[in-house]
Amino acid sequence: MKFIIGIGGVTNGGKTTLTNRLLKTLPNCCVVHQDDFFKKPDQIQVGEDGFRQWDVINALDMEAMVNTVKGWQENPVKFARSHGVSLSPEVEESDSEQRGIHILIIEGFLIYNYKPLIDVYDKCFYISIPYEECKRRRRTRTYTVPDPPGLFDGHVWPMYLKHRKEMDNNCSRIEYLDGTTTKEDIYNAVYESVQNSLLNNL
Ligand SMILES: Nc1ncnc2c1ncn2[C@@H]1O[C@H](COP(=O)(O)OP(=O)(O)O)[C@@H](O)[C@H]1O
Ligand SMILES: NC(=O)c1ccc[n+]([C@@H]2O[C@H](COP(=O)(O)O)[C@@H](O)[C@H]2O)c1
Repeated sequence: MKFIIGIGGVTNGGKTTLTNRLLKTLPNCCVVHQDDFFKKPDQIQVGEDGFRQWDVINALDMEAMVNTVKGWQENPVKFARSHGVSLSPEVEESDSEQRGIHILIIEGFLIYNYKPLIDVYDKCFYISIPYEECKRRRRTRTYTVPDPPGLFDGHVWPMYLKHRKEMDNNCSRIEYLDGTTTKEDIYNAVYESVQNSLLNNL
C-alpha cells in the first residue's frame, strides 16, 4: 500500500521538526521537501516592492517537484534505496516490490497551492502559528539567501495570508495543527491520526 502525507504550514511553523520525527517512526518512509525546489536567486523576480519574491509558487520548480513525487509513486522501493532510507524486513525479504506499507511525506509551505499536487495526498496536515511567534522564529533562522530588512512584513507574511485564503478554498480535507503546542503533542496527534487512517486503509 502507498500512502502520502502532506505536512504544510506557515514558514517556521514546525514542519521540518515534525517531519523528521515521523521519518524516524513511520515504516518505509521517504520525504520530499519543497524547499529543495527553490529556483536560484537570479531566477527569482524582484517585485514592485523591491523584494525578491521568494514566497510565491513561481519561486519553486514545481514541475521537478511533481516529477520527484511521481518517481516515488512509480517505485517506492527504488526511491527509498536511492535516498538511503532503510526498508522493513517485510519489504526487503519480499519478492514483490509492492508488499508492505510505503509512506511518502511531502513537506513545505506551499504544498496545497499547486493544483497538480492537491489530489495526491491521503492525509493533509497544516501547522499554523500567530504572527508574533512566526516573526520571532524567523529572526533566528538563516536561509541560503538571508532575509533583507523588512522582508517578513513586506512580503513573507502578506503572501502567507494570501496563500492561506487560497488554500482554505482549494482543499477541504486539511487537519489543522496548533504550532504553539509542544513538539511532542503535535507529533503524537499526527502519529495517531496517521495510524488510524492506515488501519482503515488496510
Ligand atoms: N512545537 C514547537 N514549539 C516551539 N518551537 C518549535 C516547535 N516546532 C518547531 N519549533 C522551532 O521553530 C523553528 C522552526 O522549526 P522548523 O521545523 O524548521 O519549521 P518549518 O520547517 O516549518 O520552517 C525551529 O527553531 C524549531 O526548533
Ligand atoms: N531555501 C531557500 O533557498 C530560500 C531562500 C530564500 C528564502 N527562503 C524562504 O523559505 C521559506 C519557506 O521555507 P520554510 O517553510 O522552511 O521556512 C519562505 O518563506 C522563503 O522566504 C528560502
